Amino acid sequence: MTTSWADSVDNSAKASVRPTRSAYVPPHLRNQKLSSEPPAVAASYSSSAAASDHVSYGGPAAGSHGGISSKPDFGRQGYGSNAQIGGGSGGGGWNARGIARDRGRREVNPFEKDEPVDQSLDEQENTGINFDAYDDIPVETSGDNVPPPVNTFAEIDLGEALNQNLQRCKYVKPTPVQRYAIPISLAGRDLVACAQTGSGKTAAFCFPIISGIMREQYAQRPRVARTAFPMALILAPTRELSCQIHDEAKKFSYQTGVKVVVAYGGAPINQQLRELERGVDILVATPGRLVDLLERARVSLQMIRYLALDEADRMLDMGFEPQIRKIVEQMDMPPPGMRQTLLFSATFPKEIQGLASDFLSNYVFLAVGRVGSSTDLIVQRVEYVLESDKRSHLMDLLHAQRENGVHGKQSLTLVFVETKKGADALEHCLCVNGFPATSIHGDRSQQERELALRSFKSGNTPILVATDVAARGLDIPRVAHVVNFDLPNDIDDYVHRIGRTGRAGKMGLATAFFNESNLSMAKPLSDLMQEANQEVPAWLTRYAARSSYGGGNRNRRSGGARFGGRDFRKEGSFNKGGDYYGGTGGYGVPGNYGGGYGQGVTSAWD
Ligand SMILES: Nc1ncnc2c1ncn2[C@@H]1O[C@H](COP(=O)(O)OP(=O)(O)OP(=O)(O)O)[C@@H](O)[C@H]1O
Repeated sequence: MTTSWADSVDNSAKASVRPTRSAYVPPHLRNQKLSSEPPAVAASYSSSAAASDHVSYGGPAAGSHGGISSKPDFGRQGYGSNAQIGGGSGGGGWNARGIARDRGRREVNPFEKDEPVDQSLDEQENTGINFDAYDDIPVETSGDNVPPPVNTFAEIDLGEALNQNLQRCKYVKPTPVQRYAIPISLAGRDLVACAQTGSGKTAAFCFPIISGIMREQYAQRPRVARTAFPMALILAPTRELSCQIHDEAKKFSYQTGVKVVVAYGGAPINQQLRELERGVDILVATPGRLVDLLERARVSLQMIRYLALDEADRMLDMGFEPQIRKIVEQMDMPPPGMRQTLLFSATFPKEIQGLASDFLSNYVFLAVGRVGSSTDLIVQRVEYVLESDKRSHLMDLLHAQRENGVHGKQSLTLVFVETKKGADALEHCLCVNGFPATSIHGDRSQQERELALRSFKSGNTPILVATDVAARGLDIPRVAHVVNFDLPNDIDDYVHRIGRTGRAGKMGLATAFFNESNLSMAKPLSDLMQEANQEVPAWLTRYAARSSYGGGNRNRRSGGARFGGRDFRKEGSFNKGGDYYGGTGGYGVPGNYGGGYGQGVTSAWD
């Protein structure tokens, strides 16, 4: 029988009143109960009183947990070799068709490469998908002559090879975004698609691209020494997300002859160059590294037929707009109308609409679910926790998770913090207290980041402390609990963070720690929770009411009107070429939008 980390924490606590390895004492041994009651003071609307009246939630102050023993190196041991570093694991197998070919290399079966997981978990995985959960989701499409949706994959002419890969992926039924987006894209239309986290957007843009390239494989590509001419470009904001899309795309394109290569910063460029030289049809890249490759003339965008921007709003948030505009508008990429452009995200702030109108032509707008909303599959909890109590409260939660049997022993917990230093400190604190944790943030080397992620995914280190670098797009099937140890300053970031759980029709849990430093989030958080049919604590509603009276809320959604759920082209207020990046407009968009990082947000992810 396997013993989980939670067991070992519990056993060590039971075995000795003074734990030797761990300083963490579970609540039942401290004679204290785990509580998520609101602070009495919240009702009084007094922030100073809040600090003084508040009872400590979950035991001793954070300081009592620190600096006890040397830190066990849970997440940092070598975890196998890292095939992804430097741009792909040599999928090869490019067959004799087309121009870009990978001479003499046998295609590795990407389905064999999946992370090794406990057998019981694997079974859980295969039976846990519940796409019926999405059946009654509202869908809006707009644009000229929108192609109709399909109900089954069989209705789509993807061809034998792609159908086989669907089966290998165990995709039986298309998700709502796939039902709509795949026929629209296969019809050659540009598309702006918004759909909730974890609802299958990656396949929704990959399948039409792969299928289109398969149809065009005989297209002649220029022969310029050492320059690669991909037919499709997929841009993503973070290195990890690029790698993940690359892995997915390789599965979808297995034995189709379509070659996928990834290029991202932080990894040696030489290996990526070698991959590119072997031929590429679909290039998945982060903007910074791609600009580098373009400037070295090692990639040309002249043959691009498909451009997909995943999490485009995040790329703008991260200050990538100049690079993206350079890539799309100032190099040799064919203009809108001569290529097909697909823009996907779960949130769709107004500023992204500027990109949409510049990059896309006569596009279809698709919204699956309320744009920017969280999925009902995630149970959201918000707890009032003083800054000084956060660590002990977190450890209580982690401990209680196993006690209550909520998510099974090997489920994974992702803990979001605001800063890189904060991530290191929390990881250390958890480790010295016997909770196997690792961390991922912008100050760790790319190799460390990937090792941490692999260790987390495999369940070796079931707790990952992360900055927003892990907030977008990452698909880690067994994340059962997302903890917002530090709440973000923007509600869209919150939506993406909690979206790391409750994916592919499965249920998830998200807990947020809220205190006086998060006042600007009170209203958007309470609105979002209400919208997702979650129980909003009365104290949060009171904070929300207070913050809406001059609370200085700079959230994108402040100002009442929801931007979501409709095509902005229908709005008279939108003025192409006008000042849509600046000012607050009707949507409360911060005036300094379009570059730079928010306070405490990590950078240099490409
Ligand atoms: N038709 C399908 N049937 C079964 N599983 C699917 C299907 N489509 C996608 N999935 C699985 O659902 C999970 C989530 O998909 P994906 O990562 O594409 O979501 P997403 O919408 O891009 O999420 P995010 O907004 O967080 O980036 C993945 O594990 C994927 O393999």
